This record gives sequence, C-alpha cells and structure tokens, in this order.
Amino acid sequence: MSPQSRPRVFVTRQIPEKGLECLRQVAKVEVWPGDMPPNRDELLRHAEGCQGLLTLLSDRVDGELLDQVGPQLRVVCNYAVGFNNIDVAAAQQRGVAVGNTPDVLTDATADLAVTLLLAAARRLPEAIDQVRHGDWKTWEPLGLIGVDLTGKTLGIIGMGRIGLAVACRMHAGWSMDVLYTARSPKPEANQQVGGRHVDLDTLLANSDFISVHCPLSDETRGMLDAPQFAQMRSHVVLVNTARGEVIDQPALLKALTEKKIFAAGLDVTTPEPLPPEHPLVGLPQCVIAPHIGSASRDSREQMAMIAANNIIAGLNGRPLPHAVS
Ligand SMILES: NC(=O)C1=CN([C@@H]2O[C@H](COP(=O)(O)OP(=O)(O)OC[C@H]3O[C@@H](n4cnc5c(N)ncnc54)[C@H](O)[C@@H]3O)[C@@H](O)[C@H]2O)C=CC1
Ligand SMILES: O=C(O)C(=O)CO
Repeated sequence: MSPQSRPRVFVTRQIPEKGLECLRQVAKVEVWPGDMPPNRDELLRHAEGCQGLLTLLSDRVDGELLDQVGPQLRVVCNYAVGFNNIDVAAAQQRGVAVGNTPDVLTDATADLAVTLLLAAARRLPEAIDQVRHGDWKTWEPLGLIGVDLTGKTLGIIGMGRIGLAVACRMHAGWSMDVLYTARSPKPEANQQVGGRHVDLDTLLANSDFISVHCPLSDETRGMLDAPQFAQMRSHVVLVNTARGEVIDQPALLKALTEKKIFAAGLDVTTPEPLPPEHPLVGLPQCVIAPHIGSASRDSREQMAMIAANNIIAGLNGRPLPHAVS
C-alpha cells in the first residue's frame, strides 16, 4: 500500500515506541506531541478524517466527536482497560469498533493497590515526613501506631481481574479472609482465596480493609457515600485504584477528618490532577498517588502492543482482539 493510500490514525499522546512502530507498518500515524493532552478543539481537529483513534482516559469520545471525525472512522482503542471516557453505544450506533488494553496491567495495578494499602495502614507518608523534617526525636512506644494486617478481612468491591490479583496477594501474604462484591459470584475467587460473594452492606460492615476495583458506570458512580462510610469499621483502610468518581470525595474527606475510618490510599481522584491545595492532599492519613497503577515498563509496552493490534484489526474490518461492548 502506498503511504498516501494508508488509513490515518491519530494517537492522542506519545506511547511506547514499539506500539507506534507496529501501527506505522499499516497506517499514516500522527502522534500528539504535547506534554499535556489535546484540548477538545485540538482533539476534534486532529481526529477529523481519521480511520483509527488511539485515545487516553482524558479524551472524551462521544457522539459529537464521532460525527466530527466522520463516517470513515472504523476503530477507537483506549490506551487503558477502563473506558468510561468512551460512549460505547454511540460508537456502536455508528459502526465504530471500540477496544481497550486489559490483563497486561493487572499485576502492576494490583501491586500499587497493595502498596497504597500498606503505606496507609502503617502511616508511611507521615513517617517519611518525620525523618525529612527533622522530627525523628527518639524511638517512641506510642508513636506512629498503625493497624495490623495479618489474618484480617479484606473487602474487594469489584472482583474482576485486578480485584482478584489484590485478593491473591493479601490472602497469600497476610492470610486475609476475603469478602467481595461483583455482578455475579466468581468461582475462581472462591477457589483461589476462599472469597465469599456478599452484598455491599455486608462487605462494608465486616471488612478491615476495603479495595475498590469496579469500573466507573452509572451504577457505581458515588457508590461509596456518607451512608456507606457510616457502615465501615473505624479502623478501616480504604484503597481506590479504580476511578475517583466511584467514591463521593466530600464524604470521604469527612469520614477521614472525623476519624470515622483510619486511612485511605488513592491512585484516582476527582478531579485528576487533584489540586495541591485540596484538603485531601494535606491530610496525613490520606496517601495519594497520581494515577500510576499501570505505570510499569512491561505493562505500558504491552498496552501499546495491544492497542496497536486492536487498531490494526479494526482498520482491516476484523474483530478486535480486545473489544469492549
Ligand atoms: N489506577 C490505574 O492506573 C488503573 C485503574 N483501573 C481501573 O480498574 C478497573 C477494573 O479493571 P479490571 O479488574 O481489569 O476490570 P474487570 O472488568 O476485570 O473487573 C471489574 C469487576 O467489577 C465488577 N463490577 C461491575 N459493576 C459492579 C458493581 N456495581 N458492583 C460491584 N462490582 C461490579 C465486575 O463484575 C467485574 O468483576 C478498570 O475499570 C479501571 O477503571 C485499571 C487499570 C489501571
Ligand atoms: O487502564 C486504566 O483503566 C487506567 O486507569 C490506566 O492504566
């Protein structure tokens, strides 16, 4: 195929080169060069006339964008497993295939959830600050006391790929019992970690640690709000690596400041980035990472390959290897 007749693909951010090389074999690829994502106008302008779009979570893909890109558009793939930024129904109505990059980031994201859980439970940011600021005066019998982990109960909200990987780590490493919610019981969770499928209220009332792993949807938005915090144990450590909007953030702030729960570890917030002056940032018992769950070398490279293969399949009118519906 001559370079002129190749389909056009717009990639909305620099991604690992391996994936781009693969795409360049079959398509004329434009990569957004900015450190910041394209704004709406820039996205609309650069996407117009493309057959493929490789998008990020910060790119809203809706009916307006799809119409402006034009009827030649065949495929959109998010460089992420979550796809709450894409109106999948609008894409399907227009015959546009939608893909994502699951599995290859499961371990990295689960590792980060465990890291946040441990850091929040053992008050690591406060301890590090003490050393940095010259406040480490002596060995203190009553200083920086955290919560214990071994043999406690872990509640997983959304027992999918990442939820199960977190449960496996905490069950094998800390002998935790596992409760979980999901749309249906997961036999693999029962087999691998003895997990019990329960309703949300049961999970909230009986867990010492709670880790959120469900996708963001109309059903899960604001799922943890004031009434849910009121049901939690006062020593709970809450971890969220799913999406910020699953938790009502003002309710979380209140629960933390009023010591209704012990601590939180967040990789996702509302909004992202969270401004440094936001009250959650200043709370010692809230550990916040800047959405780095999948930020490991192998995960990001493999995500790029999956995304490229999805786009290539879509351009060729083949079913996507990793399609969402
Ligand atoms: N922080 C980060 O960098 C990353 C964040 N994520 C987030 O993690 C989420 C989960 O990823 P995976 O485990 O791969 O997805 P998955 O699809 O394997 O698992 C999601 C689970 O949530 C369950 N679920 C759906 N609605 C629910 C509800 N209302 N209540 C309880 N459970 C519900 C589903 O049944 C499923 O078992 C993604 O959607 C994404 O938002 C994923 C990767 C990296
Ligand atoms: O994959 C996702 O859903 C993320 O949030 C980033 O990897």
